[in-house]
Amino acid sequence: MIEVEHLTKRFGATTAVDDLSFTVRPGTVTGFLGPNGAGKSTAMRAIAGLVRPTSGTTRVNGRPIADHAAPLTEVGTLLGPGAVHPGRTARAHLRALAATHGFGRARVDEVLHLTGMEGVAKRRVGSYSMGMAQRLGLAAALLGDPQTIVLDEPINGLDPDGIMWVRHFLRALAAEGRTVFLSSHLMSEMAQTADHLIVIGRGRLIADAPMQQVLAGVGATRVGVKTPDADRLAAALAAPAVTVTSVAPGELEITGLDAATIAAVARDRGVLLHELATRTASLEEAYLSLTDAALEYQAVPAATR
Ligand SMILES: Nc1ncnc2c1ncn2[C@@H]1O[C@H](COP(=O)(O)OP(=O)(O)OP(=O)(O)O)[C@@H](O)[C@H]1O
Repeated sequence: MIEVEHLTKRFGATTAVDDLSFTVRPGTVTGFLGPNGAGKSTAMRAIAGLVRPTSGTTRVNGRPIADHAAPLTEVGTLLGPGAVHPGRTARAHLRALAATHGFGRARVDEVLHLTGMEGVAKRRVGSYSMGMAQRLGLAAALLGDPQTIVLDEPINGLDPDGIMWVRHFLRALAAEGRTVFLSSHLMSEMAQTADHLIVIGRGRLIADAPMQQVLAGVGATRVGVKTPDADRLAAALAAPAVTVTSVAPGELEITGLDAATIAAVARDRGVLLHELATRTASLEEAYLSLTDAALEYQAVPAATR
């Protein structure tokens, strides 16, 4: 469990996080979404105890991180590329980390197994691909068998296989009852990974809701219709709470009515339908309509998406 209450962090004149409050619950994967510079990393670093809040508090598993006797057994973090000696092997790196924090060697082998790294554990970290380096970061985050996991952009730079692996891995950790909190710019990925979303913009909370609710809340669901009788159907559907837009000849997009109602009206009027499809908004659309931050989002360099 992660609790953030009225967290504010200023760096000189820059307010990175602005009176932010939210709770991340166990047993779910919670996505942390926001454009570059929105304050995600700063908030995550505050949760991990690496950034001192200007005001407000953060708690992990019920207490400020500094009050935990063994923080690594409470929260595992992946906050940007860790400082790993490139000449060391993954196993040596993890053993050093384990020794510093009083974890046994057996746990190192366990996390190497969990992250599918046994085959490369004896290779020098400097030769690792991005995907392997991310797995090593996850292995390090899991060393203390923490109940709570905080990951900043864990899928950045991964290939599709790597992304899928991380997605399944995080979902499995949540299924074990752990609290999993990850940030990402990759919204379509987030839509497939997270159960719950926390969206911030310019350091402030914009949305805190289940993924389904975020998606459903974006403009009403639209229904696309293809029919040779578009004008007649449009006239028959007209009502105060209904919008019918002609998107192409013979093609309508309707909000305010569900597909079953439209089909019934069409049947009653003898209108032939060639296609009837319900279209839910994508997370990108949801995000843009939530943040009203199209410009901010477009300003994100393609390479980091
Ligand atoms: N150590 C720091 N010193 C000064 N300003 C900082 C520092 N860390 C972050 N900032 C500023 O705080 C704001 C929020 O940055 P932060 O990295 O938390 O955002 P983010 O949402 O994680 O963005 P990104 O996805 O680009 O990492 C930005 O304007 C950033 O420039």
